[in-house]
Amino acid sequence: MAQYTRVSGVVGLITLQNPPVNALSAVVRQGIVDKVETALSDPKVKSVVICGQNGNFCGGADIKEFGTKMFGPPLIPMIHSIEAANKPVVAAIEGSALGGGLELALGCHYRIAHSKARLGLPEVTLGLLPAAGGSQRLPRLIGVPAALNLITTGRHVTAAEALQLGIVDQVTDHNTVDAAVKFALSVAGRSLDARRISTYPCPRPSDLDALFEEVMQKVRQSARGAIAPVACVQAVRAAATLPYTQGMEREKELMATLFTSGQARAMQYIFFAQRAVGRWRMPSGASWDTSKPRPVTKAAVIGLGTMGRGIAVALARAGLSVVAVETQEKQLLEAKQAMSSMLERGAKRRGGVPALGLISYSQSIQAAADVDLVIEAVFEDMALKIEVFKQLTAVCKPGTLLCTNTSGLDVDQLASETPNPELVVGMHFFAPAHVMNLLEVVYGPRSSPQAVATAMQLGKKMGKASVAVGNCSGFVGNRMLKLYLEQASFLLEEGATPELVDRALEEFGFPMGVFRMSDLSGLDVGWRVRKAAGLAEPGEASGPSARIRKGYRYSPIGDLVCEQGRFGQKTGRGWYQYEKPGSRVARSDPWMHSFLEQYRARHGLVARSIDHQEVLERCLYSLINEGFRILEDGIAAGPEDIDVIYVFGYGWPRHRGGPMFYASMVGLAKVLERLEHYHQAHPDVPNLQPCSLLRRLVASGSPPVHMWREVRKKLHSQL
Ligand SMILES: CC/C=C\C=C\CC(=O)SCCNC(=O)CCNC(=O)[C@H](O)C(C)(C)COP(=O)(O)OP(=O)(O)OC[C@H]1O[C@@H](n2cnc3c(N)ncnc32)[C@H](O)[C@@H]1OP(=O)(O)O
Repeated sequence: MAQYTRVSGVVGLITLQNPPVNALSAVVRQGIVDKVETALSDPKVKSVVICGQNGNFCGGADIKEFGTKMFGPPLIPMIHSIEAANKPVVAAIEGSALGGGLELALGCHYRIAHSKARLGLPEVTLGLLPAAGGSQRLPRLIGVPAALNLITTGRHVTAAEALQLGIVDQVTDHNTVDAAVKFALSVAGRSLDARRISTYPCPRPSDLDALFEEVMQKVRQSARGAIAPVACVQAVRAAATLPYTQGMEREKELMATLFTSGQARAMQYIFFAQRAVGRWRMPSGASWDTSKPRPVTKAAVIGLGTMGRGIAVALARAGLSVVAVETQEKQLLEAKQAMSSMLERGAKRRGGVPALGLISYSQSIQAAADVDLVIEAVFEDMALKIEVFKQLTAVCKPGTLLCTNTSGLDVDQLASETPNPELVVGMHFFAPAHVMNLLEVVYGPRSSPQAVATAMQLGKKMGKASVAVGNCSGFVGNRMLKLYLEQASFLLEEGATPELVDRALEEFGFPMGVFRMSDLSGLDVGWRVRKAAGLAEPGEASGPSARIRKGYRYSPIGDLVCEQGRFGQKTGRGWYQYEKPGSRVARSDPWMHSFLEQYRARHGLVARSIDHQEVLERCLYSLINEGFRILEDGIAAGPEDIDVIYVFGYGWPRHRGGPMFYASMVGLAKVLERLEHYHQAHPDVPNLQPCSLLRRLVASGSPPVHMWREVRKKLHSQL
């Protein structure tokens, strides 16, 4: 709703009230329409201020209403009537003015913002465009290039940047509503002819066609198949080339296409999934709302390899005091230099001061004596980690949380080696840890809810999508990835090339296909794990048993490539070739093609033609099938957890909503049928056998994603 009062006798003050972000629900829109009418018809009122309750202007249209029947007054005429008013209307912007919230403010005649306010048109991140006039007013106000940047990226700007761009008229450090009322008093009675943005001509850069061509090309490239960014460019082009009314028509047309698209549904699902994962629940019943996190002001990171450095930088950026421990002197010096430049580069990019003073460096684990939480990031070796945890237990103050950044070792085994296993959780960061926005918080059967709550809160403080998951080999992300990688190798055996597989996955929307990605991460990492698991065997054995391990199909291709010293980008050779070690541009490698031919010949394999559809179905459906197994096992509490992990950590295209949501869009029956088909064709690949939860869901009529937890519960109660 919206509240109305009169202040200073002559200013009508309209306050949006819809906690927590004052989203423009039907009731709020109706409230605005009514209160604007009241203010305009009151002869005593000379000007109007619109603000939001609780220091928050407006988070935009109510996303929960999308996809439901529309009630209440529509946004566009509501904003038009404000702009057409014959009394000045001032927006008092505190907190955020986003999407429809900023569009409402652009319909006002003046905008005053608090210095801490954030403004933006993030519709593109929800698969939409600013369709309440935002795509037509913003370019008229700030020019085409700046508007294109804001609308196609959806980025939020600070009040200072908004002032510089000309989006707001004034910025205040004081009470924004008071400042807006004062301003409203000062402009009462002034002509509004020059204040209605829809009447402005859109400034047209001389090289308009070239500009749009260049932007469109860039947007298409980075959109990876998402349609909203392209529609945003088309809408801004309409603003630049058409009169306002026709531009609004074009905006409406483009929005109609987006609004009903599967992509918008997927992206809105991810918006809510990202928030839902914060409401975690452990199988014991402990949950976010009953578990209080401990305060963490000082943390230690043990081991300053690539991961440890990134983690320490992420902690310092979040404002924590960090003790960075590395026992090797040379490594410590290198780390110090690298971390300082990471902090400096970050501060330069984001503005602000690098948090160099928050990090202290030491060669001794004793330095962790007074910290609240430790994250160990030493080499992936259980014996070494156990030793580090032993030393930490002796050194740290009682109650210090001990977290491990292992990506594959058993968190529970590590916990069992400490006297207080309840204080141990996994904090699985993704490389580079100061850049990647995902954290898997891994709890074992003995981890206390408080330890989980603390790690989850710390992840959020570092700006990471943090997902609580159970302990199993590979946790959620890597457990699923294993099957995706496995299928990719099998496809090479059967006739595909790395280029073909990667092209199919990149056209689907991944930033990099599986082989380019592996070259980037380093092929030796997986090889070491396979050797430790007794899978990778040296030498080029031939015959049927060379491709079988523990009774099942196994592809040694990756091991053989590593045996050639081809570890990916870092060695200049991997699945592709690179100009020199460390170069990033992957080029087709004739060596690889003849290696694959020889490999097939040695194993009596006949190459067949493989199309993109088969690549996608085998790689993605096997990964999805494992996702269902993870749900069945209770390692992830719901499909949202898996989808957030994949979108934020594994480059799954956001406009496809994550693997589990994607499965629901494809149709569970189809996924099941294709898995059955491939399992029949490859009976020696047990992972292609559809799991029982998937079968059960199909038998229950393929309910939508939000109902899967119920089906799982029923399945469990019957087991
Ligand atoms: C013809 C025209 C038709 C349509 C036009 C559409 C234009 C639009 O306006 S689309 C919406 C654009 N707005 C956004 O994208 C903003 C989304 N929200 C945010 O970015 C953030 O929530 C925030 C406003 C910056 C606040 O962040 P924070 O303080 O971290 O809180 P959160 O945890 O994110 O959110 C709290 C709570 O509010 C819910 N919520 C947030 N925004 C909306 C919204 N626009 N509609 C509905 N609900 C919203 C969010 O889901 C959280 O709910 P929980 O139940 O607590 O999870």
